[in-house]
Amino acid sequence: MSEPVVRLAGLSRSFQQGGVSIDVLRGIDLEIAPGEIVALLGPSGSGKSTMLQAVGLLEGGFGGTIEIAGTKASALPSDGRTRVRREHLGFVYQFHHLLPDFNAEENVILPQLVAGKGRDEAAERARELLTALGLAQRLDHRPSQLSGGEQQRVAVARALANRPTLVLADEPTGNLDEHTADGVLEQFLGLVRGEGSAALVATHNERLAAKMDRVLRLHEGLLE
Ligand SMILES: Nc1ncnc2c1ncn2[C@@H]1O[C@H](COP(=O)(O)OP(=O)(O)OP(=O)(O)O)[C@@H](O)[C@H]1O
Repeated sequence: MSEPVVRLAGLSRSFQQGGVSIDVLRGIDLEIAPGEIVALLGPSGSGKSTMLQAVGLLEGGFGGTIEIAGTKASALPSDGRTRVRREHLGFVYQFHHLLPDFNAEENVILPQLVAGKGRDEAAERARELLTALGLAQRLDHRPSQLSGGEQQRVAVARALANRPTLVLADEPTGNLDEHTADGVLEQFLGLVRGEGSAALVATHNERLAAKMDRVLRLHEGLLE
């Protein structure tokens, strides 16, 4: 079998609150296979975002080991983690975090330029993704000129622009009404599958989770 895109061993995280230590993650073991789409379910406060932050190499303070695409990222200094993040990971958040002064196409081009791609190639890739997401007529719209569902679609295109090995999505449709959320999630999953990326998607929503390849449940700091 090919190497997992994520391998967690004994992942733990505690926070100090008012002199009390709260153990949010208590030794999580997990492997995600290439191309696998995994839902991370759990009630509010169960630690889903904390777990995505660990896998996304966005913060320190975690115990255990985090491997991304065969690299033991948790053992790397900050610049090494940044490199792994840029090479392998894409992010979608509940709120789109698009750059307000740039249009849809430019928002998808920019991370590719940061990754060293040429402008023409990056623009072609941006148009390909935005067209696949039904936004061919919205390329030159700024985020404020787009609906919530359209903003999230641009955020999906941005996350996939550099062909990540793994997409991390934290409540990617949590800010949308049910009908729009369903549409955006279907497109997101279709595109991720088509691209062959793996995904780890945190959600409260059982119905959306059921559309994914595997469902993990976070309960009292462990996966059920
Ligand atoms: N920086 C922090 N300092 C202190 N406590 C924190 C910090 N970040 C998270 N926590 C605590 O860790 C627990 C898990 O939070 P987390 O945001 O990971 O949960 P979640 O499952 O993503 O919740 P939600 O679905 O509401 O986003 C919460 O009790 C939260 O208060």
